[in-house]
Amino acid sequence: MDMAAMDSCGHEMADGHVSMPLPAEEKFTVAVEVCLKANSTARADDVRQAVERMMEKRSMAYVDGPIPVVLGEDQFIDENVESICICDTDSIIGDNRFLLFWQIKLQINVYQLNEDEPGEETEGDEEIATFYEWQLPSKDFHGLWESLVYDSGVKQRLLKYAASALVFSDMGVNTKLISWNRVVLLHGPPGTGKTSLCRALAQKLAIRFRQRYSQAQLIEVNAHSLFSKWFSESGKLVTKLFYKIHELVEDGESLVIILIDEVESLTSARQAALSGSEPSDSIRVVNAVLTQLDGLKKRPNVMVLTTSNITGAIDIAFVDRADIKAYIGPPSVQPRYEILRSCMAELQRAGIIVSPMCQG
Ligand SMILES: Nc1ncnc2c1ncn2[C@@H]1O[C@H](COP(=O)(O)OP(=O)(O)OP(=O)(O)O)[C@@H](O)[C@H]1O
Repeated sequence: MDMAAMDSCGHEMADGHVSMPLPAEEKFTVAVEVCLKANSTARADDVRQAVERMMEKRSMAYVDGPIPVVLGEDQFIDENVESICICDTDSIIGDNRFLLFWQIKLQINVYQLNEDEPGEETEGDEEIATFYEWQLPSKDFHGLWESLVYDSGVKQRLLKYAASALVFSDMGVNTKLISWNRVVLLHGPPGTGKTSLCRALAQKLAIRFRQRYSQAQLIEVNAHSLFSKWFSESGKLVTKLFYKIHELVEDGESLVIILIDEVESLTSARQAALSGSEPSDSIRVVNAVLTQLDGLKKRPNVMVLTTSNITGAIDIAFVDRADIKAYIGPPSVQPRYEILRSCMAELQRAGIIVSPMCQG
């Protein structure tokens, strides 16, 4: 190792990079997520204090990932805590750096997973579900955020935007001066994880805003169910769906995240309809969706996440309403390697494949 490349505090990483701690005078907020056991009835404040004490005692360098809970170290934690995870430090410190315990301020988020199956609301004689409803944080989305690998910063930027938008609206920032619709549009080719990313983001927001919102729900709209076989009925179905959403949003202590997958089917370009190639019922649907979204804008506890594979087909008025339009493309070489590596690690964990290093 080239010692000349390091100062007295330098550390060499496994890949040979020299990693330097950040200047000592800077304090960074580090998110720590603490998942409670399903049977725990401990108060979040008590858990927060116990975890803080434990982390202070350990005086460690902070990098993303789970912190092992050592049995016998703290009985209260043993009894109540399922897992502890440090999150998103890479967005603070970038590559090849780490945070030391005196440089950080912990933001400990305590949560318990909801184990219920999603509820559903049906419509019409054929009983097609118009939306599915999950109570967040849900066990169905546990670990989803961590499993998604993208080129640097995509997930962090989305999370920062969504969190800022919720804080701005909660603090009553004047929307005439700073206009936020709290609408996100993820677009890109099929299969690049857009739907998964939206669900994972909803779960993250529910965890991060646990202290502000005691409840959180994800409403996943089934766009196709909103098209009626009866001409002119579709616009009414959209209005009916949003009426139910408005009822949920009424409770100011509840965070409501709406996911509309394949949003182009609900907000198809009106230009095409006007040119005669689309029936006019679709114009009613687009108008109804836009009107309802504008109605939700007044509510600080709502966020709308949408995805699309064909951005060109979306009505421009909807695209304008999206504060963030993020392109989610196929992963580059590094994320591809990481995805394959995590798949192999999982197969190894399950005992389906065995590493040659472990064979006799
Ligand atoms: N970058 C990624 N990292 C890890 N897993 C990924 C990634 N992209 C896609 N996947 C996996 O691929 C599968 C398909 O993802 P998903 O359905 O969310 O994609 P999508 O873009 O919404 O697709 P579609 O547009 O066809 O609905 C999921 O199991 C997801 O976990």
